Amino acid sequence: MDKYNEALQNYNTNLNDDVVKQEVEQILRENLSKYSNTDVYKFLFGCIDLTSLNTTDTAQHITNFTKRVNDFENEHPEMNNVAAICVYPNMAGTVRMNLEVSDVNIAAVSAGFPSSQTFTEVKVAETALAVADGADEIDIVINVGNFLAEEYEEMCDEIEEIKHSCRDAHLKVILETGALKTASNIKKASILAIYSGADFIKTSTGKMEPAATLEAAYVMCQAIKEYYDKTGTMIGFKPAGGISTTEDAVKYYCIVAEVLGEKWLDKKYFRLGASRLANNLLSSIAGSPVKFF
Ligand SMILES: O=C[C@H](O)COP(=O)(O)O
Repeated sequence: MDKYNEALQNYNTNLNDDVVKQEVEQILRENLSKYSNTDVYKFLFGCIDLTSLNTTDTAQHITNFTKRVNDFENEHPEMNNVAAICVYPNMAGTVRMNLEVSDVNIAAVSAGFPSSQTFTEVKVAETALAVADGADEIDIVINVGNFLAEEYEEMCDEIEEIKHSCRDAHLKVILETGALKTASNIKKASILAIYSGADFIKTSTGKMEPAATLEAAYVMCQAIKEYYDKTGTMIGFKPAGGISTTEDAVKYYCIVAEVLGEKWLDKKYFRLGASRLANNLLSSIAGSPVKFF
């Protein structure tokens, strides 16, 4: 048996989707109200990977996008900035050239994002180029086809190769949970991604429906927790895709807080990947509509 199948044997991957749904409902029912406040909204804003992943993106657009992040510090000195700017890999250099604030990272999607359907050599080279251009973080998608065909070794070996080309950049591995469909699959893919070298596991690309769900988040957080209990290593969690309202963001916070606990409530271990959330959080904080980005 290869090391990945061996790792799977050590985790409970036999999950019931209805039970997961009920457990999520219970967590939200019992805890959500205590997290719906301005302190949490501010924290969540500081965990955003502010995303621009459009077919129409240009260097000029990404330059302007980056300048707004620079401006944020001057205009809102009372708040933490977003955690990172997330762009296509060919735009990492543009962000690097224009970013003037030190505590905002550059994240690049890579490795044939969002389908992951290209040659491993291309994935490795794309990642190395993005890192050379200044990416601090790399977001890749698992080979979903390999996963669903139970070709775990192929899927995991490829992630390990890509991890190697990240050098010091952090690797976020996207499961594309909407394509995996069941809680059992999501748990298995989480464990496999973690054992292949993921620093973070991320729900979705934002390029397919369904995108992030609270059930997927719950299962992924359980996988992270079980891995931590066995090894003492903290893996980060990034829900992403379709998260646009303050209410949604707080629900993900609630799942992380209740399943993983306070240690994960830090941008080092918790991110929200979002292209439309930032202004809505700022509006909730201000108590009136804000359009900053
Ligand atoms: O990685 C981040 C996602 O692509 C963002 O998805 P979204 O545009 O639905 O917020």
